[in-house]
Amino acid sequence: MPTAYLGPSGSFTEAALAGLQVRPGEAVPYPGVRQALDAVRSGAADAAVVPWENSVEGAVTASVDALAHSGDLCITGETLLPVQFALAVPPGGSLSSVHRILTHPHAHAQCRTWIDTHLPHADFLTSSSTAQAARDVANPGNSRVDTAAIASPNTLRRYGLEVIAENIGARPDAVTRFVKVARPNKRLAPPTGADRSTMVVPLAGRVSDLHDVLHEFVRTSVPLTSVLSRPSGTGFGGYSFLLECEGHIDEPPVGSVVASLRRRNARTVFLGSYPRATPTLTPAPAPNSPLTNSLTGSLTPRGETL
Ligand SMILES: O=C(O)C(=O)Cc1ccccc1
Repeated sequence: MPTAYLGPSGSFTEAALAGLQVRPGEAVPYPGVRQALDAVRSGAADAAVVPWENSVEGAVTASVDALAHSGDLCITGETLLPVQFALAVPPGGSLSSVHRILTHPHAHAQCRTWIDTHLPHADFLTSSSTAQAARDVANPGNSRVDTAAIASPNTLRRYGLEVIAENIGARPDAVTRFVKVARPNKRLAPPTGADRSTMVVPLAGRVSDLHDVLHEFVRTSVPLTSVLSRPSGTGFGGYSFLLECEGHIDEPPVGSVVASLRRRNARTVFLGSYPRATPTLTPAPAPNSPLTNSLTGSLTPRGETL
């Protein structure tokens, strides 16, 4: 069964597949995060790999929102990928000819300082991924020398574009975390001793609510690794908190936190326990080449609505 990923080929998400033990022959590109997740929901794919969080720009909210509220999918693994950005134009273009930039919003945000300095008047057009931006700028049908794409330098060259600026991201050490998502499975992969757990807790807006939730982690000494609030979309004041912590639900401290959060609010969603990825210093490789960053184990945790 294939694994869906945010494509097209050449995306950073494709480069992250090897770190999640997905072989190139098993991977199928989808035009968006939602489409990749829907492929898992419908059974067209066994799993999906989507960008989740970046060390410079924070959460990829499109992925978080598409996953957090449904409760019908779970996270089974994660990997970290160093990302570097370059700017490229169709052959014949130059920096002075660029008036429009296409890329993914997360790539744009990480290159904002460089863009403000070198192309302060360029318009930004959103692409569904960095590789889609490269493909659109290279497409002979709409290729204009006044339009540039931001993606990995290898991807830009692979699509036939001329790289005119490299390392344009704000941080050379930027890292993106990607997650692998699957349908819930009754058998949860056992704890490895270095796991992460992800859950979503709806809060009604009382001042004490967030305090009480955070107190659960203090009470059990479970280290929180991230806290993200997202509006529930039902008027002001309603929020869901995406909480990530160290540990595994089958270990007493995390199991006890999740059980208490569930008692507090039955709509708490447990999204999975899976091995934590360890950072490496290897830059993003060329598309389709083997990666060196890795994650142990092949996993089938259950995701359950608590
Ligand atoms: O995978 C891609 O190519 C994306 O566009 C998502 C993304 C954007 C920026 C950093 C990492 C992943």
